[in-house]
Amino acid sequence: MNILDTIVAQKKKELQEIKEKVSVKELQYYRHFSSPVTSLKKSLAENTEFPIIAEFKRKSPSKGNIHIDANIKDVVKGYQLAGVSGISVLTDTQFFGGSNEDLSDARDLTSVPILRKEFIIDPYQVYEAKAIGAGAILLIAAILTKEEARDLAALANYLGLEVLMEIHDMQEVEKLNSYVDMVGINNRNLKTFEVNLEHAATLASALPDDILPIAESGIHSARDILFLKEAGFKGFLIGEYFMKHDHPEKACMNLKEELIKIQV
Ligand SMILES: O=P(O)(O)OC[C@@H](O)[C@@H](O)c1c[nH]c2ccccc12
Repeated sequence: MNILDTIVAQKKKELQEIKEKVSVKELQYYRHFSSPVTSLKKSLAENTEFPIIAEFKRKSPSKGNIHIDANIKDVVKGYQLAGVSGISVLTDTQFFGGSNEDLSDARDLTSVPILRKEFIIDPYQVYEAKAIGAGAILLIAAILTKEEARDLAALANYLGLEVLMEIHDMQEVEKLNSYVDMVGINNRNLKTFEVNLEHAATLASALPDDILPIAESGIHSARDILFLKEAGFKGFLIGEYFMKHDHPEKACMNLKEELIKIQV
């Protein structure tokens, strides 16, 4: 079993338990369920200066502990101040050290669009995303069939959530569907953890024109961003590079300054 299989097996267990505790009907009474969401896609398209989705991630299977005691409120406030287009919050607990409360806390503090970073395999998790305050969800093509991907994306759109579909190779391009708003190319192979920025650059030209392309993972400098921008990417998802600092929000601010400097 690779790590994705292990995570999905764990998700199935968690889903069984949580569905018995909280019904989909109950999720619809959560206070965030009916609060308005701002568009991540629009925010990325309009913010050409810093089209960054900054991630909040305490640990990961590939890196171990990154910033295990990080405080979501401080980091989110700082990311907002740095002018990011979106914030990605890992809600998985066992493998990434996150929680649904992290996302709700973030939502209470900011109106910057929030992406729920989760291994979504069941409609329940889409309702849950809405209930905890997300504006967009991640769908990982590698763990979904074409039909599952379409049904989950359609449900997300119906609930007013945007969809970022993550793909890693050419074959997965065919899992895209008309409900997908943004496509993320993951530079990290989730099965082997290998990271390669050239990977995204090569795939970029094969993407449909009407879906906003985002480069994910392994971005560590303003130069990396420029390289990927030249390859056609319009958004950049950055986690570890920020989170490994004592003050992730400062690292974010510094990257912005560096980016502005090298572009003039
Ligand atoms: O920390 P990095 O290398 O900057 O990567 C961020 C993000 O792309 C990564 O966390 C990620 C991309 N796809 C995922 C799917 C699940 C969990 C995590 C991820």
